[in-house]
Amino acid sequence: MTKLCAASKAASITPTSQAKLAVNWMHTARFFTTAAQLHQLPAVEVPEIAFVGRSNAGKSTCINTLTQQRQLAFASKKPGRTQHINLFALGKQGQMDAVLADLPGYGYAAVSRSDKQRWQQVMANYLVSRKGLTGIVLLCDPRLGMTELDEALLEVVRPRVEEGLKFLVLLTKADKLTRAEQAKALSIARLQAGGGEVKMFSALKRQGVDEVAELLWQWSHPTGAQAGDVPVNAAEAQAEAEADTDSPSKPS
Ligand SMILES: Nc1nc2c(ncn2[C@@H]2O[C@H](COP(=O)(O)OP(=O)(O)OP(=O)(O)O)[C@@H](O)[C@H]2O)c(=O)[nH]1
Ligand SMILES: [Mg+2]
Repeated sequence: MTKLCAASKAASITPTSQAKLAVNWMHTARFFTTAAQLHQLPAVEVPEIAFVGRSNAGKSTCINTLTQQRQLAFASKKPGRTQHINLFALGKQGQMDAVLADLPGYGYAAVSRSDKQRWQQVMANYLVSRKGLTGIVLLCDPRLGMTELDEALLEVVRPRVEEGLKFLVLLTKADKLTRAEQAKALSIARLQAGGGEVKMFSALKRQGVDEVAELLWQWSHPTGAQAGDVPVNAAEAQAEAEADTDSPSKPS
């Protein structure tokens, strides 16, 4: 197909909302690296967003839902499934413009005291000193509410939040609550989060997916989207690929 044809095909695609752009951006996620200790993590030059919360809160499932990938992060009925810090890269192929970090959960009763302490130390070090950390998503099961451990985490990150670190509390498994229960859980968590942003989320019902994707996109692109950064749909991706094929730098 000629460049002209590809361009006219792309031009016929209507402009899409930032939410769509963000959802497609999320879909570019792929495994980047894993580490048991903070010092084993590579330094990254792009914004990093960490998913934290109690064991079984739904962190790994949330990452899989946001990225529309069934098994990118390991999710399990059994608490304590995630035991390493797992990083996932976002951005067009060959480029990385942000990283998602899936962290092991805390508060899992069956873990030995020494393992708990070791992990709390790794976690605190990560939250306090990880360079490039741009945002934190704290996931809570609203049936348990924000627990002492969640509040301890809030305390650890408060100084960084005051310096501009983004922070979102996500109440997961919303499908388990009625509308009235959701409204109540939201208002309680908003009080506990001290004015921080709080949203409901359900992986099962895909509730909150677009909203969260858009927020994470904004956190990672504070100066706004670059037009054409991420193809917004399959047709556009196709048009772009065809235009690339015609580019003079590529062999014909
Ligand atoms: N009903 C419902 N179940 C969910 C939802 N999100 C997660 N779950 C379930 O909750 C359980 C725990 O999910 P994970 O994503 O593994 O939780 P995690 O926070 O990563 O847990 P750790 O890795 O142990 O820290 C699994 O059985 C999931 O299927 C949701 O939105 N709705
Ligand atoms: Mg997990």
